[in-house]
Amino acid sequence: MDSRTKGKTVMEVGGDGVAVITLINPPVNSLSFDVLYNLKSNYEEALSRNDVKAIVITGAKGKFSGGFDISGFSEIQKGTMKEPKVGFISIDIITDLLEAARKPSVAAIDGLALGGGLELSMACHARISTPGAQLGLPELQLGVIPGFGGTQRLPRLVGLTKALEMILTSKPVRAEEGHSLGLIDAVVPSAELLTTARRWALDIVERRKPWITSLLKTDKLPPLGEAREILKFARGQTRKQAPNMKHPLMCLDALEMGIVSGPRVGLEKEAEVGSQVISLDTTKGLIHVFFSQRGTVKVPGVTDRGLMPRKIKKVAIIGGGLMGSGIATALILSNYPVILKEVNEKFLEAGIGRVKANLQSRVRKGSMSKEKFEKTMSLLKGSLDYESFRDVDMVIEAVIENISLKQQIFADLEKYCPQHCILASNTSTIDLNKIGERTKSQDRIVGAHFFSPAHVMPLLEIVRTNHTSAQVIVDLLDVGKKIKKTPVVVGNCTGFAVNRMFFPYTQAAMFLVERGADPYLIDSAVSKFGMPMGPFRLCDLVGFGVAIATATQFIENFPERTYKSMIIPLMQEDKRAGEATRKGFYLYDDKRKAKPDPELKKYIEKARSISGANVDPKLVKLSEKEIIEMTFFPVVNEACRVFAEGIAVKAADLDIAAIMGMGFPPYRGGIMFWADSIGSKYIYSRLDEWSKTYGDFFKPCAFLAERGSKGAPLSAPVEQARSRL
Ligand SMILES: CCCCC[C@H](O)CC(=O)SCCNC(=O)CCNC(=O)[C@H](O)C(C)(C)COP(=O)(O)OP(=O)(O)OC[C@H]1O[C@@H](n2cnc3c(N)ncnc32)[C@H](O)[C@@H]1OP(=O)(O)O
Ligand SMILES: NC(=O)c1ccc[n+]([C@@H]2O[C@H](COP(=O)([O-])OP(=O)(O)OC[C@H]3O[C@@H](n4cnc5c(N)ncnc54)[C@H](O)[C@@H]3O)[C@@H](O)[C@H]2O)c1
Repeated sequence: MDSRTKGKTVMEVGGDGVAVITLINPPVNSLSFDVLYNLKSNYEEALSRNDVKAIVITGAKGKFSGGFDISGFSEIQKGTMKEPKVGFISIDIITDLLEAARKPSVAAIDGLALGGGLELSMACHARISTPGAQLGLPELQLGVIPGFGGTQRLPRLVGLTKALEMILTSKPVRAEEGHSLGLIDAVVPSAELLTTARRWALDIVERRKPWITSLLKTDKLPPLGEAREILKFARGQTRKQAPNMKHPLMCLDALEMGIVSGPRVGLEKEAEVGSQVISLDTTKGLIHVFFSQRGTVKVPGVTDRGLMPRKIKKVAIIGGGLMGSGIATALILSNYPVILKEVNEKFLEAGIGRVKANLQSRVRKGSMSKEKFEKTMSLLKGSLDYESFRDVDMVIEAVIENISLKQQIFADLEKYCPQHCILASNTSTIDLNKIGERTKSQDRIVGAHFFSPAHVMPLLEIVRTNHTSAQVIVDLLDVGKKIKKTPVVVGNCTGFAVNRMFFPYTQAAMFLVERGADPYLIDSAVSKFGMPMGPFRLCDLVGFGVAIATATQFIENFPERTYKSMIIPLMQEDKRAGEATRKGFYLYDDKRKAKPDPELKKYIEKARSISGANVDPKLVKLSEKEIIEMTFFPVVNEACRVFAEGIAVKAADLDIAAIMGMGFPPYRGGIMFWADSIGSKYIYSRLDEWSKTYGDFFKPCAFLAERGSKGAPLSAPVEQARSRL
């Protein structure tokens, strides 16, 4: 393969008159322009050759295709690649050359056919698949739309409602379901795939099998009036679920056009809209997230050393509280045998009960069978001492946030666990060097910071000290992958990356409220921005105990920039400690529905009198844009410090940490990506102005000042010399 080209196709013509075209572009046979142009040449040749009667398209090495080469979108966005004429691929090649050819095509699908891959197969006249293959149109997840005819062919093959479900949720179906839906014509074992596809193609030539042109099918489409109603409902749901995104509605426009005005017009609309969406900011954000998420497991100096992950056969967890039980759940769900240690029988029973409840909720929802529940639970064993720790490969400590307790536990672990055992702590704030102070095992001490609820939240912060060995990080990255978490490797400091970045967010909100801003308007503006909830609702959810414990760590470690508000401690004194007590910034009913509480004013006024803050008329009347800037620019400021100190190796890691740890909206690309979309100069100037008026809490850090003064991107790499990792 030419080093400048990305992928290729090869064509082999058999004695049976079938030309087999294989897509080759590892690792997922994505459809780069090179692959697509090669495919076009192969087709032109196959159609002109007298010895070719039919064509089979397949993918190399057990994968049909993962869709259009996503890096092509980034290149079009950056202007380093020119987009072909609108409709050239979907209409000229896929429809007019391939689907309308006078020789039939059959797709032989192994492993996966996603996005453009499935669309290419839908233009074939039949599809044969191996069992379990994934079939889907996940384009909306990337901010684009199915652009190779998927908006037109999928509804015609599986019906409008199912097509909408598949496109709007981006969720694939398995080959077996695809077969029952009419998307797949036959499911056969891998060894029989090509022979079946070849025979099928010849059967179409001989008219023993039907020659089906998906684009012209109408039998699965509902009558026009009904279709319009279904689409109207889908639009309503989409507006509600994705209010800040345009591309799903634009996708529905293309789909509707095809139903109302016919598939050719639909294809033209799809091509037009498909080209427009590439330059949307939300699309740029989502594509950045796709690559950044896959980039978190590439850690310079660690994953480039040829180290292989060791097999973790058994894990012990110390503490069966909220976090320990969630971590145990995540591990047994991925088939790791787990020992859960607690202080006494009662707590142990409660911990095991929490794991059971986590799994039972899956059984109730129908996503886990009773047998699987029993089998999964059988992987969990309780313990009250360390005797059973003698053959564990990893321990995760998840006891209360108390330094001396954790130090004692780590000293004990050194005595009982085998030499190779990884010693991990789930601490959210405490310095790992301090935790391991009483051991000689610094090289195997690491942070495994899960987020609550640990069996649900997708992020795993892997915290390394200067002593943690590369092997231990490689091992933990592997465990993270196996338990389906996105791991981000960060350095050791108070709050690590996520809590440290997001602490100023709550603080800024408290600051504004003490100066007269309405907390409920702040929450509403932040939710509209795309966060799952605002800072006050979040404090209620986390609970004031945790909020105060975290604040204490920040006050101790970063006193110069920590805003000390008394609102939460005052409420805590009155036994209103958040959602668990049914009272916090909001009042909660039996169904956990939150409503504003007029009494909150009393606490705000009292806190104001303690801090000596005055109501500031400017802050009382903040616009939504100003609220977002005043709550999130301090987050950007702290993210800059975290990056400059080398706590994160790449800015993109902070983007993923913010999205997966705090629910920062993915379509904004993550905290640093979003900041760069606004511009460092502007963010710096706003923070600088506020710091002069309101004090050091807003003071831009040196890194932001330096980049802001030049208008340089915040996410550009930090010089290695300054990186701590
Ligand atoms: C004018 C253009 C119109 C285009 C129209 C068309 O309709 C648009 C599309 O087709 S958009 C693409 C749709 N496809 C997808 O969204 C699939 C994305 N990929 C995945 O979901 C997964 O990667 C997977 C299920 C295919 C495989 O998952 P797995 O966990 O096994 O592996 P990774 O996710 O880690 O991926 C391995 C490496 O492959 C790279 N990769 C995957 N898909 C693509 C792709 N479509 N294009 C380019 N690269 C892709 C991924 O980045 C990983 O690369 P590394 O360098 O990190 O190894
Ligand atoms: N709660 C969160 O949202 C959250 C999120 C991330 C990390 N963390 C961190 O996770 C850790 C645990 O937090 P949590 O919320 O699960 O606390 P928790 O109070 O719910 O649970 C702690 C458990 O540890 C047990 N325990 C105490 N000493 C023990 C010992 N010597 N041996 C065995 N068990 C012992 C306690 O009995 C209790 O059940 C803390 O370090 C916390 O900072 C918490």
